[in-house]
Amino acid sequence: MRVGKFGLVNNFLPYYHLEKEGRYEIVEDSPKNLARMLQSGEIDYAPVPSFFYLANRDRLEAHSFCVASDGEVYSVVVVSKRKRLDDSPIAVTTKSVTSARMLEIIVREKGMINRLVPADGSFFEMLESYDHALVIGDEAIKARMVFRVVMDIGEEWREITGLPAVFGISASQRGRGDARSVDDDLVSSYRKGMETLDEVVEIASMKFRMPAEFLRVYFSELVHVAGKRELRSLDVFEEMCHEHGLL
Ligand SMILES: C=C(O[C@@H]1C=C(C(=O)O)C=C[C@H]1O)C(=O)O
Repeated sequence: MRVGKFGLVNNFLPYYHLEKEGRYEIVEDSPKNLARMLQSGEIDYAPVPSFFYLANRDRLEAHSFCVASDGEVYSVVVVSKRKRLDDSPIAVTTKSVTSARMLEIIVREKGMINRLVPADGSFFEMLESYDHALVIGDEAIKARMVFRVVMDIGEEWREITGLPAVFGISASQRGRGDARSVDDDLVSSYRKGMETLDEVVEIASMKFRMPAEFLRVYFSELVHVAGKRELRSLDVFEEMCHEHGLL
């Protein structure tokens, strides 16, 4: 079994014990690349961007492991050179599949008039050409330490839907029964990670060069097991994507 893992700090805690146990071959890559590898069959199970799952629902089976937040997520944010978000365009990282669509929905639902412009490059490069930028993952955590956070997509999503934002959901190709046991093992590994939070935070802080105090809050608040509200949120996201012509 080849198991995908986001090469982001948000997957560090849940995979920490699973990797130590060494029962699976772990393939680390970006959310976008994992989606491609899952589709081609190079890997058997992986978290993928939720939008990718929704767009391929007929071929994919979702599992419990997810990357979600019920309120602030800290790592999917619009950062700004300005004091506050004004009407000027927002650069949107091309690394995002899901939150780029969520932002589009949020902007329209709130009646904002900002243009959303896809942009490559680091947050520094994005903010050279634009006042505001949507960034995700480790890049967002680094960016929020330098620039002002003017929107947290987890928080905005809950404001609009009353539900948690599900950014990534684990999936396998339909009919792969053995993927379920990987999912069970990963969820157990996540729970064990939370029981050994001090150790995991210390190692992650050195590896990713991020403050331990931040990681403690970040790891504790991320939601990694999809329950009823997370599944409902995926359905709502799908409905809203249809409503806004994104799916
Ligand atoms: C929580 C995050 O959400 C990520 C956002 C994604 C997207 O916008 O496509 C995909 C995977 C998630 O890991 C993060 O990047 O930190």
